[in-house]
Amino acid sequence: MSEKNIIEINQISKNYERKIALSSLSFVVEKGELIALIGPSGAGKTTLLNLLASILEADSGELLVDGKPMSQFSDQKKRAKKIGIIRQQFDLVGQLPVIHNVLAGRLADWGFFKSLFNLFIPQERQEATTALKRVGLPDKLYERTSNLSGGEQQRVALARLLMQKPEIILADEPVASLDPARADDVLDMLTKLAKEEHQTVIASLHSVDYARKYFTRLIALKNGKLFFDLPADQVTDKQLEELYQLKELS
Ligand SMILES: Nc1ncnc2c1ncn2[C@@H]1O[C@H](COP(=O)(O)OP(=O)(O)OP(=O)(O)O)[C@@H](O)[C@H]1O
Repeated sequence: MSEKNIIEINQISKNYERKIALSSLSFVVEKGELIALIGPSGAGKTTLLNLLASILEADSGELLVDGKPMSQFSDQKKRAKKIGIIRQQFDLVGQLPVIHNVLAGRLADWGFFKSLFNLFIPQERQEATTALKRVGLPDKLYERTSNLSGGEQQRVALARLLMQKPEIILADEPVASLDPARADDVLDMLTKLAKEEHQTVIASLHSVDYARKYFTRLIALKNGKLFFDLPADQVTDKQLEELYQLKELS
């Protein structure tokens, strides 16, 4: 495996009872790539992200991170430094102030209760404040998180990722619940921050326009199989039409 490859997927398959979700999927990801996973509903995007996040296990095939099987990252602290997840539901604790949710990025370092309730380490508080400034929420530190708009909450989730500093960011439909202006804003910020921190991003997206605008490589899945895997600027409208059409071309 090349030094640059941070993820290697070899012939991965995953079935749910009798349903094939992923079938013999293979590709490699280089460090620092910004990848959008696209494809019609049910194509297997979430399944793939859940395999990468160790939420699911593959039925067969090999998944390597830094050349090692995922089972080698069983230590929570090591895994949190390697892989961070951002979801549509944000996974924030609504009734707590914003800063507590940002500090939860240190969950693996501190343990759950300490990271949610401890604000007594000035250096960490300073870092959380800086993270909130970077995502454009400098004055919301002590606001109740549930009072924030959807777009602002997604920014809090980004600030939490800045605290966690994972090498790989997995995002499952990160902007599905946001209006177009907020979605643009969040994707712009996510990809900008990832570039600054030299992070690798794999995000599933329903919008091909966003995928092309913010990501460098598009991996298209259809019926659990790789449909195409191309640099974003080489994907044609015809390929996209075929990807999303309901029936295969004869
Ligand atoms: N827990 C489950 N039990 C049974 N089948 C499942 C389960 N989760 C997913 N599937 C099926 O596996 C296939 C792949 O689903 P997956 O959620 O990975 O697709 P997706 O590309 O993320 O879809 P969407 O864009 O709609 O979120 C689908 O046919 C889905 O119905």
